[in-house]
Amino acid sequence: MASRYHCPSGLPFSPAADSIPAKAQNQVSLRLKLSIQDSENFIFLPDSSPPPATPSYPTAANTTSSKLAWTPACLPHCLLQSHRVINSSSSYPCHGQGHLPLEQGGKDKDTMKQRYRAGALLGKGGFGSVYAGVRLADNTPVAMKRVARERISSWVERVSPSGTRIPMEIAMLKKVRSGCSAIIQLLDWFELPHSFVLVMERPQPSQDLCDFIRKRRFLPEDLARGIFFQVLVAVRHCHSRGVLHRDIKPKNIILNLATREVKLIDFGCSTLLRHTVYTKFSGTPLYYPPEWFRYRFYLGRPAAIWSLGVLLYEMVCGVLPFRSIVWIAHIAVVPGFSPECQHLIRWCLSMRACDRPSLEDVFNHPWLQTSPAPGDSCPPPVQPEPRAGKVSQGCLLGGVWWFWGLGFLGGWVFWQGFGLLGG
Ligand SMILES: Nc1ncnc2c1ncn2[C@@H]1O[C@H](COP(=O)(O)OP(=O)(O)OP(=O)(O)O)[C@@H](O)[C@H]1O
Repeated sequence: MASRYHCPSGLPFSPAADSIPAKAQNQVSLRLKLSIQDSENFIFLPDSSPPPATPSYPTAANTTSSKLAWTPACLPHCLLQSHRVINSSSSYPCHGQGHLPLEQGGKDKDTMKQRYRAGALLGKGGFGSVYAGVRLADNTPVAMKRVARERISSWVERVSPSGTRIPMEIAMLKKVRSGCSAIIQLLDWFELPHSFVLVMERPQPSQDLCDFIRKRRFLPEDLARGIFFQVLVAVRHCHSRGVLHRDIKPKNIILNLATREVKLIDFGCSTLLRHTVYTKFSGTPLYYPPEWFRYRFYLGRPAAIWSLGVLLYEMVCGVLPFRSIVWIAHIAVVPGFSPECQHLIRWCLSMRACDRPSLEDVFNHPWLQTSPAPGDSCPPPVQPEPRAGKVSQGCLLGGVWWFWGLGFLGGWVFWQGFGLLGG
């Protein structure tokens, strides 16, 4: 079992140990409050004892892999295979485009131009610009990420051949390459005078999870489960290779719209995974755990679980659980939210790092073992209502009311007149 972090028993407030309402009502709210007194007792003790008690649902300690029987419609075949060996192996078969040969990086701009052709801008982030490209040898679609040297804050010394240093992002992508189809593959990289260019596989047709969610407002639980599971597989692979991603969020997850395969991208904030605390911030603040804001340090694994909790919440609710980095967080849950899903989110979003589940606990959580509802399918994107359509509808309705109103008035006048004449 993965190592866990425990705090002294008897500490007050554990969101994970709170009882969960039997069924989500129209609106279920949970107030999480981290008091200063509680958090002063916050220590980390690597331990292999069972996770904190969760009264409603089984934990990793009493859940076995034999229960992992569901087969979500949206999970690719390769991951269904690996799903069955979830507890017996930490590595997953490599599928997808990862078999493309990985070239050695170099300083030659001409070589890059001979091998690849860059096209339209795919996305622009804080660190680089990503272009849709093509590998000229076989027309393979690639993504070319250009990162300016001055934007790179983390480097590693290159052992060979020239002894120069390379960006941490390239080093980490090399560490996680192959062995997991849910992680984007680095195919090639180039060192230019003022920048580095990373050539990665580009799934087609694809969309980042942020846009995917936004277009549908929120995702049904079964669809979210399939995506979340693949992200878990990717994170576990990273950890097994000693890599901490540090920026797990929908924008950094690419979804193949044809196969529903997920790819974890953007290792720009990643670093080596270690058991000791990190004291440097890297990533997106809204996905960072509370211990960072309180103490300015965090542990890699519990911080990853926190960001996974935020991700899951965002998928099923369509909004972030926390509007800003505050100590009192109001988690409002959308209607129809299953108690299992609520429990998993609340467990991952435990304010104290020691209360959060391990990755294995998350894999073994009942919500991830729930079978998809029959006929589950991906909802189509929601088309925003055109303003003109709304106006004309309004006009039409208004016209109908005027028509009836005038008719009624005319009738009344006629009736009155008739009555007067008759009288
Ligand atoms: N391999 C890829 N295939 C398809 N699209 C991609 C790929 N890599 C990146 N993108 C697109 O480009 C966008 C930016 O990429 P990336 O997150 O790697 O850049 P960044 O500068 O590190 O961004 P940030 O500032 O958010 O960390 C992504 O959100 C995604 O839409």
